[in-house]
Parts: sequence; C-alpha cells; structure tokens
Amino acid sequence: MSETEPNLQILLIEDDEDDFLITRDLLQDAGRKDVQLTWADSLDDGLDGLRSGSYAVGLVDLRLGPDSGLDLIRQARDEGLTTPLILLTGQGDEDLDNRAVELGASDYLVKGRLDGHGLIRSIRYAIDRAQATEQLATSEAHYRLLFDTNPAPMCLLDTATDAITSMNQAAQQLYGYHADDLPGLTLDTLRAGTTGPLDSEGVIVRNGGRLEFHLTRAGRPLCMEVIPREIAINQRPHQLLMLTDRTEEIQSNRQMRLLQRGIESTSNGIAIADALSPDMPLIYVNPAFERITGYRAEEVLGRNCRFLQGSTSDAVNDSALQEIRQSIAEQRDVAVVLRNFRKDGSPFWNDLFIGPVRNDQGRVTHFIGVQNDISDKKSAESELAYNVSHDVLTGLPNRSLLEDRLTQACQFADRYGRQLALLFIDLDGFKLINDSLGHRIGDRLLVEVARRLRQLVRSGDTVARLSGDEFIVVLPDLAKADDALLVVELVINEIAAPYRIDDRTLHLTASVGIATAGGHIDNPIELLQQADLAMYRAKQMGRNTYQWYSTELNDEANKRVILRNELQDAIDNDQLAVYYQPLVDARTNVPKSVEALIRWQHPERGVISPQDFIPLAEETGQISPLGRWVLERACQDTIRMHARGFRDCTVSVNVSPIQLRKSGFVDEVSSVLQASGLAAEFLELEVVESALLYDTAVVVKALNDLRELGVRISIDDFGTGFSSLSYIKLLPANKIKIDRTFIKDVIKDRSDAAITQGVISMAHHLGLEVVAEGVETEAHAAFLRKHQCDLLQGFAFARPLPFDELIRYLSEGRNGYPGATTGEDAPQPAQTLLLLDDETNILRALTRVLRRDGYRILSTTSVREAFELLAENDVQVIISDQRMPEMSGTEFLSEVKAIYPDTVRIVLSGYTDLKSVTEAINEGAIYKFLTKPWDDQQIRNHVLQAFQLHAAGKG
Ligand SMILES: Nc1nc2c(ncn2[C@@H]2O[C@@H]3COP(=O)(O)O[C@H]4[C@@H](O)[C@H](n5cnc6c(=O)[nH]c(N)nc65)O[C@@H]4COP(=O)(O)O[C@H]3[C@H]2O)c(=O)[nH]1
Repeated sequence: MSETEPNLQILLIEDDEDDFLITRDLLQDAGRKDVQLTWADSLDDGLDGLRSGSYAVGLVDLRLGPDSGLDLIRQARDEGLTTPLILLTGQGDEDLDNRAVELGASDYLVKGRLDGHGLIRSIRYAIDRAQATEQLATSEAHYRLLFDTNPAPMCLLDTATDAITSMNQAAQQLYGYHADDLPGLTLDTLRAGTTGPLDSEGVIVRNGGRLEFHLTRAGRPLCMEVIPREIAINQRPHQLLMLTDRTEEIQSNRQMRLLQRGIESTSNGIAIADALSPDMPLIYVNPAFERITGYRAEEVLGRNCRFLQGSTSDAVNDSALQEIRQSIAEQRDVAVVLRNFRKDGSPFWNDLFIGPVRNDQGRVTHFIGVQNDISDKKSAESELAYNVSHDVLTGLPNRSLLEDRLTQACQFADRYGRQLALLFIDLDGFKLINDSLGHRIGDRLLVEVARRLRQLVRSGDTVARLSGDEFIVVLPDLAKADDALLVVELVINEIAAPYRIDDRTLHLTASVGIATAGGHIDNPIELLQQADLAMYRAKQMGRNTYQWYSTELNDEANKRVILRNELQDAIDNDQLAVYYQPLVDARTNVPKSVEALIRWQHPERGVISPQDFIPLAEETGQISPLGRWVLERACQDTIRMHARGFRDCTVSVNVSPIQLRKSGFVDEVSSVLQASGLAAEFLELEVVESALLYDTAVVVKALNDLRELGVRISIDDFGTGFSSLSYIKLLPANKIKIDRTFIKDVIKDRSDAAITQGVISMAHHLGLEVVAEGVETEAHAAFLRKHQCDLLQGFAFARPLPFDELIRYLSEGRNGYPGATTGEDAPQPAQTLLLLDDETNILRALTRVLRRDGYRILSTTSVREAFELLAENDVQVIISDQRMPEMSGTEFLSEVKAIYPDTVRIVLSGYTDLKSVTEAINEGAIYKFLTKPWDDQQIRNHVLQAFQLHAAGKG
C-alpha cells in the first residue's frame, strides 16, 4: 500500500476488546499507517457503522455476544449494504465458510492464523471484489433496465430448450404475460402451434427477420416480426428475440391490396388526381380506365384529365363540365353524364362520379373519379327515344315530333310577329314505283326525297315524314306568307329532278298543299289538316303543282264528310238509280250495248254526279255494297231488256279497282249472274286501266277468272293512265274505250287525233273492239267512223237514260236511228273543196269562180266549223285565208296536215308574212301560197293541179 493511497477505514465488529487490540497491532505490524481501525462491539453498533457507509470493509467476528456474525452479514445484505464483509472465526470450518460466502461475505479468516500482511491482502481482495461486484451489478442493472424498459418487445430464449428466460415489459404487455409466467413459457407457446413464416403481405421485413403468427395470452392474433440475435449467457447459447408487432401494418396492407385488386378488376374506370399539385395531375388510373379511354397509364399520369373532353362543345357537355368545375371548387361530390373522347377520337358517354379524398386534417388531397362507359345504354336509350320521335327509314321527325315542333313554331311565329307556313307534300306516282319496282327501291326513293327536302330548308325549319309518301315542311320564320312559295317551288323542282337508283333513272313529282298562319294559333294541328286539304286539291288539279288552303276548300271538305254520311242513307233509303247509255255501232248507229251508270237522286240537292261520290265511296269502302247493287240492278234490267225484245243487247258495268282487288269478287259476279239469270256473255265489266297499277297480279287473276266465267272485259278511260301499252298486254280485255277527253277535240287537235287513231289501230291489231266515249257531235262521229272506230257512245246519240226511257229509245230506233245517214254506203263526191275565209264575200266570189269546174264546195268562215266539215266529209283540197281571228291560215293548215295528211292545202292571203309562209312551206303544211286579189283562171289552174296532185297520191 503506498503513501498516496486514501485512508483505509476498517470497521471491526468484535465483542472482545483483546481481539480488537490484536487486530490493530497486526495492521500496524503490516506497516500500514493509513489504515484506521474502528471498533464496534455489538451487532447493532456494527450495523450502524456499516450503514454510515464510512468504511471500506468490515471485519465481523463470528461471535458477537448473543448474536452471530453470520446474522449481521445476513442483515447487512438484506438491507442492501454492499460494504465487503470478512468473517473472522476462532477455528477453520468449511461449512461455516460456505455459509458465510452464501450469505454474502467476501472472505473468511481464522483469527489465530492471521498475520498483518495476510490480513491486509485479504482486506484488499475483499474491497476489490466488492468493487468489481458492484460494478457488475451496476452494469447488469443498466442492461436490465435497457432490456426491461425498452419500448421494443424483446425476449430471451434459451436456444437449447426453447424456453423464454426473459421477457421485457413491452413484450409482457404485448403478450399479456407476467414475469411469473415465464417458467415453462416457450417460443412455441407464443406461436400457438403455427409453424413457418407468414406471407409478408407487402410488408418489408428487416434484415435477418421473419414474420410469425403469434397469439397473446388472451388469444389475440399477432403478426410479429421476429429478429433473433445469437448470444451466449454463461456459455449457454441464447437468442435475443427482438419482436415487432406488424399486425396493423399487415392488416392495412392486406386491406390496401384487396382494395387495389378491387380497383384494378372493376369494370369502372378509376382515376385519382393529386389535388395539391398545380393543375391536379392524374397519379393513378386503373386498367378499366385504360380500356375505356384507350390511353395507357403512362400516357396520362401527370396530366390533367381534361384531355378526355375533346375540342367540340355542346350544351349537354358544357353544363356537365360547369357542374364538375363548381363541385371541385366547393370540394364536394358530383355525378354527371358527359360526352368524352377516346384516344382514337371516338366519343363515349361517361357516367362520371368525382369525390374529394381528405387527409386526417380534413384537407382535400386527392380527387377520385369513377367513370362508367354508358355509351351502349345511352345509345339504346337515345335510339329508343329517337325511334319514338323519328321515322326509322328517313330519320326525319315523325308525326308526334312534328306536332311538338309545329306547336313550338306557332309560338315562335306568334311571339316574333312572323308568318308560319306548313307545306303538305305528297309524292305523285310513288305508289306506282313502289308497287312495280318493289319496296326496296321505294324506300331508297323516300330516303332521297327526305335528303333533298332537308337540304332545301333553313336550320329553324322542320322537315317531317307523316306516313308513306307524305312529307311536311314547317317554315316558322317568314316575313310574309308569300315567301313560302319560294320554298314550294324549290320543293317541286327538287323532287322532280331525276332519281338515279341502281342503274335506273326514276321520276317523281309532288303535289303540295300550303297552309299559312300569322298571329296566335289555338290549334296548330288544324294547319296540318288545312294543308292536307290543299294538297288534295293540288292532286285534283293535275298533280305536280301546289295549292293554297282556303276556307272554300274547308267547306268542300266538310261537304265531303256530310256526303259520306248521306251516301250511306242513300244506299239504305233507295235514293240510287241506274241509268243506261247506249253504245252504237259506228257504221250503222244501231245500239249494240248499254253502259250502266249510277245516279244519286238526292232529296235536297237533286242529282249528284257519280264523279262526286264514287271516289268517296271508294275511300270509305262503301263502293263494295254500291258496286254489287249496281251489278245486280244492271243484270236484272238487262234480263228485262231482253224480254222486251232487245235480245242482243249487252250491258257494261263499271267496276272499281277496289272491288276487283277484293277477294271473292269473281264469285260475287258469278252469283249475281246466277241470281238474275243473265248469261255471262251479256255482261261486260268496265275496268279502268289504272286498276292494274297496284296488286297487278291479283287484278289480272281476277280478270282472267272473269273471262273464264264468260264475262267480257272492257278497258275504260284508255289513255289516261300511266303506261297503257305495257298494261294492255296483261289485261285479258275484249274492248278498249277511248277516254272522252281525247274525243272532245279529236277533230281539231292533232295530238288527240293522233292518239285516237293510234289507239284504234293498235286495238284492232290486238283484236280488240274500240269504243269512243264522249261522242257529242256528228263531226266526232264522222271522224271516228272514218278512222274505223267500232262503237260510239255519247250525247250525239243518247244521254244516260232511266230504264224506261232506254226502252223507249231502243224502240224508236227500230225505225232508224238518228245520224245513221252517214253509213259506209253513203255516196261521197269525188272532188270536195273546202274554202275557209272569215269574209263571206270572198267565200262567195271564190265559190262562183271554182263552181264552174264541178267541185263539191264546202265553205265556212270559222276555223271550228272547218274542222267539223273536215271530219264529216272527205275533203281533198283546202283553200284557207291567212289572217283569221281564231288562228292564222298557216297554223290551221299545219293542224290539218297533221290530222288529214292526204289533203292538199293552199293559202290565199291578202298580204305576205314572209316568216309564217316560209315556215308553213318548210313544214310541208301548204302546197301553194296565193295572194289576193287573185286571177280567176290562175286560181282555177292551181285548184285543178291540187286535185290532180291528190289523185296522184302526193297530197
Ligand atoms: N261530256 C260528255 N260526257 C258523256 C258523254 N256521253 C257519256 N258521258 C258521260 O261519260 C261517263 C262515262 O262513264 P265512265 O267513263 O265509265 O265514267 C264514269 C264511271 O267511271 C263512274 N261511274 C258511273 N257509274 C258507276 C258505277 O256504277 N260504278 C262505278 N264504279 N263507277 C261508276 O263515274 C263516271 C262518270 O259517270 P257519269 O257521270 O255517269 O258520266 C258518264 C256519262 O254520263 C258525252 O257525249 N259527253
């Protein structure tokens, strides 16, 4: 021990003073002057001394009076007094040694064997050991503290036994175990029998760690990250297990992954935008978004999603976008349907929900958009809605939408003081095309008509298709009603332009009815009815034209409605009668047959023409009972007629196309014939050629069946239909009736004359008889006779007569019929000259000069009469004045040339109009042009030459 060492305080606890002195001497002998020995002679004093903490070491005698030094050692240790204590005894005893050390003594010395140096060394060792022990204890306490109070759960595992030897407080708290539970606790207890690591579920496990499934004492499942560290304690291998509870993380990861899988597999497009970055870029889009929009995620992430909006704007989209902007600004949910565009530019209907996503502080950090492509649904919906309001074929508004538009148009016109016009357009001849060429062609025509009409009108106007071939145009914004005409004319012209369908060129025309309105209109639909009436009138006026609506038209329509009702009464109340008009043999004027014509004796309005009520009866279907009634009556009357002696006379009855098309008509005719007893050969049915226009096959079959029955068929009104020549081939007819419209001017109109002659010639070639109806004058009859017409019908012979009058007429005729003088055998002078001049003195002078040469001279001052004379006589040479009030001589002779090409024609003119003369000559209309005043001899020579020319066949 050196001089510099601190003073060594030793407490000797000894009940014997001698031993104290001995011990002091021993210490002095060892030369330690720095040692200070203090004596305590009892257990209590000794403990007090130790408690004072002033001593580096305590020497404790085994015997302390009544107490034992061992008790003191125990008590000191129990009190936590750490001063090293050395037990002093009188004798060596191994058991006592052990007990003392067990109790916490540092050493054991036997009093009699001690020397100073040995004592000092022992004291030194004791002090050093105590210090080391204290240091160790301190260090262990520190580590224990670190272990125990560490917030990270940990436990110590004896690797050999798997026993958990320590568990810190955090672990105890987590697992619900207490230090007392440790004995017997193993890692398997914590694992609750499960083995193997857990799926990491996206959680990143620290290096050297693993995830295990554990259970708390109460059975709560835990996902623990376990990181073992190999250590040795007292040379025994141990593992320090560092435990981290990752249950929540795994659960939330699991939830997140589930959510993500859900988001990725949903058919709804999902996009998430970052609300905190400028311009809110997209930070996530799911695969459905990519599928719907056609954009890949990498193309859109980082962009604002307005790229879906396209460049066009429309009202629906604009209001949806406005709603979105507003809800984003107000940070609230919004659901809209808007039109977006895919990457390829195609539009789709997006049923879009946008909702804000808030963080824990309630701040909006993201917006999530859920989109649903509802294009299919939308298009099905809109198709449905569209089909409800539009005509499927043409895409035009249908009647119901038209009515809406019309109402709006009326309001518009009323509000802005404009005129409104409604055009009712009906296609002429469409049915014919549709029936003959098929619906497919018909449909294409309608589509084309719709297209043309749409092109004609302005954006505020409406074009609609009402039904079949009826179209409507509404013009709501006209300055004056007449402006409608501009459109009407365009419509008529456009529709009349040829249609090219496949390799056919087709033609259509339109009849247009116009109704207009200004000011307030109570019932806009009335306009439609008015325009319809006007259109009907346009049709009557010959089609391809237009007609304005007027109140007269309305009156007429009302009249038609009344008439329709009255017609029923007429059928029921026997107001109908059948009249008969004879048809005479053209050569003999002998009646060959009669035509049955219905008459309506109206109690107030007198006789009503069939032309006024037959079409009505056809419209209403009343034609069937009416037709049957006429047929029955005609057959019965013919039997009666035969009974009166007119046995050869046949009867012809008009049959409406509607009757013909009805199934059972042939049977009806057959049963009527049977009931009346009239042989079929005496019945002729008159069929208008237009009967063949629709349902041609049905009609032709009915006619053939009628022919089979023995009934004769006559084609009525021939020439007025559409394509007479092609139909005539189909018709199993016996007879053709030339319509009276051709006969009316047949003697003076070159076209009518040509048609009449053509029809006669054609009919004869086909082996058919020809009747001309509407023969009103002898000139008509003569002309027709001259051109070999077989039968004549008309006022020139007889008007339609009631049965009794007919019988009278027929009876009178037995003694010679009127007009029968010009039979085939009547002598005709060889040379007949016709003179035409509006001055009678010229006629007289000429007659005087030319009579000398023996000609039969016919003269007249009127062109009309000249035509009649030409029709009634065989004229070879004609001399006509040039200047006449009705027409010029060259015009007259041009007509004559067309009708009577064999004649030789001379103009005798007081003046020379070079142009008309050269024209007439060039056309070959005149043979000579002579001037007034004439030289008698010269004119006689010219006329002579003209007759010679005719005789030579060069007229
Ligand atoms: N201007 C003029 N007219 C003449 C002359 N001779 C005869 N007529 C008229 O010409 C029409 C001839 O009949 P339609 O062409 O078959 O034309 C008939 C026929 O199509 C139809 N009709 C008449 N009776 C019946 C019937 O019982 N059934 C059917 N379905 N239609 C009938 O009504 C049309 C008109 O009959 P109606 O008024 O009786 O008129 C008759 C007749 O009175 C003449 O020299 N000059």
